[in-house]
Amino acid sequence: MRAAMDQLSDTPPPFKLIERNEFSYRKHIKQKEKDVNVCLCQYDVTDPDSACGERCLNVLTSTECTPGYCACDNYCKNQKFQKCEYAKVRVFKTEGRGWGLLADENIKAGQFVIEYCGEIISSKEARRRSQAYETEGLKDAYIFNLNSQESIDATRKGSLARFINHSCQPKCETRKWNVLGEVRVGIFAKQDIPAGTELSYDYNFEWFGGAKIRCLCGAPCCSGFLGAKSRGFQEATHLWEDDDDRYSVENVPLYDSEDDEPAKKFLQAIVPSKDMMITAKENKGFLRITDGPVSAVDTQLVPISVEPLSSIPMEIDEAKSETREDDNMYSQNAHQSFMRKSAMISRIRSNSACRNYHIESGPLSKTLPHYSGGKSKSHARKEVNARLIGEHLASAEAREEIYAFEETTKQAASRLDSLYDEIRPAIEEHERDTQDSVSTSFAEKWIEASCCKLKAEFDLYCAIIKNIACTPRRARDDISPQGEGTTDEIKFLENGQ
Ligand SMILES: C[S@@+](CC[C@H](N)C(=O)[O-])C[C@H]1O[C@@H](n2cnc3c(N)ncnc32)[C@H](O)[C@@H]1O
Repeated sequence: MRAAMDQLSDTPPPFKLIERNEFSYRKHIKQKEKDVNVCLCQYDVTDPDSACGERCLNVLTSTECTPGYCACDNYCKNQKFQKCEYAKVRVFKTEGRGWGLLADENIKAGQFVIEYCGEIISSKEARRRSQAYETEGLKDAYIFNLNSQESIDATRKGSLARFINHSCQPKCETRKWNVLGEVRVGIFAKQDIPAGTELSYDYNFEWFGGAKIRCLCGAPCCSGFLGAKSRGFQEATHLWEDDDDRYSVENVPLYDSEDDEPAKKFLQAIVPSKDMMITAKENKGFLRITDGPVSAVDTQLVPISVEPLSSIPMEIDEAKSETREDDNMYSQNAHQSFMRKSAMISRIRSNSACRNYHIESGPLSKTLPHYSGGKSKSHARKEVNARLIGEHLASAEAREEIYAFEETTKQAASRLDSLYDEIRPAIEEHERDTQDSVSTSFAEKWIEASCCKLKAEFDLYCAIIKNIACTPRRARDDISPQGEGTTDEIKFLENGQ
């Protein structure tokens, strides 16, 4: 029924387009001078990044510079929320998932795409409204949990970010920024996004949905429901069921294996029909607001134009672990550990004040490499067998050096593991309870231990490379039997490369 009705309508249900959060139950915070964070950037004409680029202290702490308090003045690049520096996007019609949002230009990894704007309401009011909307029969939910006390409701008033659908394998992620004393939510690209691609983020931690909704994102790793890990989901007690695929149990496809994944079906479903496209020029004021719950219209109105869309690139995970013969010389547990820790750091990053520290290198990076051919590969983290390499070196001193660094690396890894065990209860509690209860001190400990591990690994690899380059090999007969094998390390040593 819902799907059929969606097909008949060529504009989304009315809402008021806003580019600033609206505060109905409390006043907007007025930033006091003592609370202004002043960065140390000085604009240097030869280095555009000097004006509050990635190295800016405020950027590093997810805080926008306050106009009048930044030495870079008009050159300051760290006022993206305040200046609404959005990427070009447009609304389009999906089949089965209502309306969605497309990139209307190429978007770079890390780029600010758009702010999730709406009405700032208390959590209590969010619960009340969520039930009221459901009673009204509104099935699309637009309430975003800002923290344990407040939510953003984009149901009646919101930015175009309200059209971004959920995906379990999303192109974007949400980040909270401190802007002039208020917390604001931005949608940021997790990877390069070509024009024409549907934008998506993972609703899991911010979802305030009412009924349980079947997820139709089509990702191989799909969790089955929208926001399955969120508080709203835990509280939801029912599945909406009618003729809409999303709410109907019978229509939910079941997959026995990864081969049954709905990639092809999803591709068909996602491509909107020719006459269902809406173009939003410059991502501003694209919709006519009709008589609805909110009557005042203060947005710029532009005509809705209809455009054909030949194809929408979409993300299909073709990642299959590439198993090579020589893979067994590396630790196979490392991949699991990598995924577990990546999820961990991802949560800390997205839910605590420290979420935007850029810990991207090494085993903790949650971003899989992106290849120009558009395919992401699933990479098992490979650990070098230092002991085996040491066995092949003639110098006892070289061997000892490598073994010492290997020991330090093990200790750093074990410290990180025990920290993980220490943090896990807090995370589990956090998932059941509020969105922002992971303390900064936990996050800091985690970051520190991660850095120690990275440094230990770096030192170990340096020692290995140095000793391989400068130390003669041992005669084959001197090498203990367990040191023998056909691993890459041995080939590497034998070829003297
Ligand atoms: C914030 S709105 C997104 C825009 C919405 N599609 C629309 O038409 O306005 C969230 C709603 O979109 C739908 N939705 C988003 N992602 C979905 C998905 N992966 N599978 C099924 N429905 C989805 C659900 O109805 C959800 O309540």
